[in-house]
Amino acid sequence: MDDDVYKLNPSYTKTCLHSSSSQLSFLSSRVSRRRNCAIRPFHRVQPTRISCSTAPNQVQSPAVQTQDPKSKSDCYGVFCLTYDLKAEEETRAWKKLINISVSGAAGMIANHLLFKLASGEVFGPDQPIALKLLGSERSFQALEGVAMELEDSLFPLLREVKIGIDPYEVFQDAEWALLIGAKPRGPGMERAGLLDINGQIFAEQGKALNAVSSRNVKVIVVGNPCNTNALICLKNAPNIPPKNFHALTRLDENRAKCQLALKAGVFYDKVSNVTIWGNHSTTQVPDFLNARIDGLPVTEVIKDRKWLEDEFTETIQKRGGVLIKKWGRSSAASTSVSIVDAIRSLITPTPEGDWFSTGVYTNGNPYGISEDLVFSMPCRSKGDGDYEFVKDVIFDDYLRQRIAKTEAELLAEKRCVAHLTGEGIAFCDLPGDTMLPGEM
Ligand SMILES: NC(=O)c1ccc[n+]([C@@H]2O[C@H](COP(=O)([O-])OP(=O)(O)OC[C@H]3O[C@@H](n4cnc5c(N)ncnc54)[C@H](O)[C@@H]3O)[C@@H](O)[C@H]2O)c1
Repeated sequence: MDDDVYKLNPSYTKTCLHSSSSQLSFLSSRVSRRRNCAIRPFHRVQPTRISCSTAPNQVQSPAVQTQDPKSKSDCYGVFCLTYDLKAEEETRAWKKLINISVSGAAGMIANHLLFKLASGEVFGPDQPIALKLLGSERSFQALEGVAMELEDSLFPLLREVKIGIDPYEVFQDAEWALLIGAKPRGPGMERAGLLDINGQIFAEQGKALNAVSSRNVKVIVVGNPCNTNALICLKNAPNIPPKNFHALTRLDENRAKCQLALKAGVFYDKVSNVTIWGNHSTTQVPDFLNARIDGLPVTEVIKDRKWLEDEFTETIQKRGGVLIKKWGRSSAASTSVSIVDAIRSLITPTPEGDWFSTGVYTNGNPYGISEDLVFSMPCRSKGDGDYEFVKDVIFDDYLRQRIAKTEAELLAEKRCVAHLTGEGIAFCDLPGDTMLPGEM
């Protein structure tokens, strides 16, 4: 049998669906580790809720009710039921179910993202998925609300939903971990305080990924400050290749493409090769030197260098803050779109000659950027989930100076979280203007 494709065969029998099973995952190797439970015929199964724990044939009470937060990571509601194959599906080839864990799943960004994932927009119309949703103790009720909305959406590709507040349970076998949940900076909180409070979340989640996720899990850190959170996470997950960790800077890239298109008077599909260098903060560097419009260098199309250096750069750096002022909340829909873009950039081959930006581990980078940071850089992918650095980029003094500034900021952030990366005692000497794009 093909490794990636499982052909459902009606002659199989299946175990009941308690924890994370579906007919698809039943066929995967994970099933052998599941608890004993009643054997059911494989197809035409009546949707009866079966418990697999101590009393195999007991019918459980309805699942759509507030769960005891102590047993937080069981399958949710309708997703605990057997999936009843239709006749035409029995011989159909399906891809193997993939496990996607999402933290901050009751938050605003996730509220857009989860429905894109479940619809097939991200991984394709023939890719069944399992969603494992991590919330905080406070957001658990809201998390149940999210799961109820997923139930009510009747997505054919969504085969499992689990909700929970323990990352060791929710990250089990994760092949993608989308780490969105983080605490916002409270009134009067220093940036060092934010780094510490969120860093602790990402240290714990790194440990959990290290313990229970797939060894090849791809991690995209969205929660801010996302570069340093990603660094903390990877340092706490020594069994997972550091290369697998990303900090989301794709929203900044998308914003830069839009502003360049606007200035040049072209639609944004004409803009390519845009790099965001460095930190997802107001020191980030949207690179107009290497960017192209309709295949031409941006500097040949937009001849106003002062606009590029000052207005364009600052617009991208502060776009998040301006949006908060207008909206009264931070960008959620466009962030979720950019997470989709970031995933799709890793699972589809990068178009010839183009590249994308992502915050990744700097070791081995060809640009002379300090090692051991998570820094946004230009990358290409063959579509296998991996990426490589782009080699043919050019630098001038302006770009070098700007990159040095954002690099200095990330080095300072790293010193400030040394207690969370296993590198000794933290020392915070953060530069003054290190606001996140979403902060005012
Ligand atoms: N990288 C980017 O481009 C980018 C863009 C926009 C927002 N962000 C960041 O994304 C994060 C989330 O934004 P949002 O608008 O969805 O916020 P939100 O406040 O709507 O949602 C965050 C959710 O995370 C939960 N949470 C808190 N701590 C958690 C933990 N330890 N484990 C699991 N869940 C936890 C909260 O209960 C809340 O439900 C913020 O840090 C924001 O600054 C990043």
